[in-house]
Amino acid sequence: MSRIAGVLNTLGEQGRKALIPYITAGDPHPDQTVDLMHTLAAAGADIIELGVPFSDPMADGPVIQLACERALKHGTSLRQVIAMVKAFREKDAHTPVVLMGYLNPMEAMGFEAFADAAADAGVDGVLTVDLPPEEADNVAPLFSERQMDPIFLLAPTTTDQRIRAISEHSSGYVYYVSIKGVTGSASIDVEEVGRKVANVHRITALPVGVGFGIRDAETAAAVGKVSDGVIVGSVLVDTIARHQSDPVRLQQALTDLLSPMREALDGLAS
Ligand SMILES: O=P(O)(O)OC[C@@H](O)[C@@H](O)c1c[nH]c2ccccc12
Repeated sequence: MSRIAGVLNTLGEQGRKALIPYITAGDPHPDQTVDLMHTLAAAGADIIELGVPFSDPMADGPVIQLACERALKHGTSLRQVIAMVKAFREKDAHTPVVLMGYLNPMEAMGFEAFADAAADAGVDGVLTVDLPPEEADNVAPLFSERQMDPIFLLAPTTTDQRIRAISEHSSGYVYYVSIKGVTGSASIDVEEVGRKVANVHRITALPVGVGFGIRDAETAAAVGKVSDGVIVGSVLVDTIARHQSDPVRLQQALTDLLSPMREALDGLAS
């Protein structure tokens, strides 16, 4: 069983929901990413989604676009991101790490070389934003063969047939995108998300994580109630931007955001 499946299984047995924070690797500076990952884990992250910075992040709103710019300004490369995971693993053998990225940098490195290096570093899952499931046949097995879970996005507009096809290429969990739009968008319709996730649950036995538009503990709990976990990105990345000159305050600010989410999610279990 993969580290991701192990964590999600245990949570499931406990009736608990996964908290999956996202940060962009190399933001605000490559030297800080490993520490920030440890901060996220200490604040209650079950899985960490680590973004590979990219110059043209089509699915991202302004907050994460700027994070990519900050990371790229300091020269953060895919190889460096993989090295960050390796460094993180030296002190944390438990918390799964999902690399989130656009295809271009992986393709430039070579999918096979990327898969080798990522697996060697201790990456547990790979979320390829712009890999159409039709083309997943060529790429997803490279990850699966190395015990990394291929993770794909389901949108509100994804048809049942496509949900089925995508799920067949997936392991670990599937990522339901709560809204039509980019990361960091405003309010989500929790009732609608609940209906959609219930439908996904009918089609696949995989856990369903929900992301996009979750900014506070109340929303995290409401979405957690109708899913298996929540992914939280822009509100954290925004906090990183605001405290980029003060690493100590930054760690505290991230903890202050995540801890109430952890508590609210765990409050659902009792
Ligand atoms: O930022 P939000 O609205 O909290 O959503 C999570 C999201 O940031 C993270 O999962 C993510 C960052 N970039 C992405 C690109 C596509 C899909 C997902 C992502």
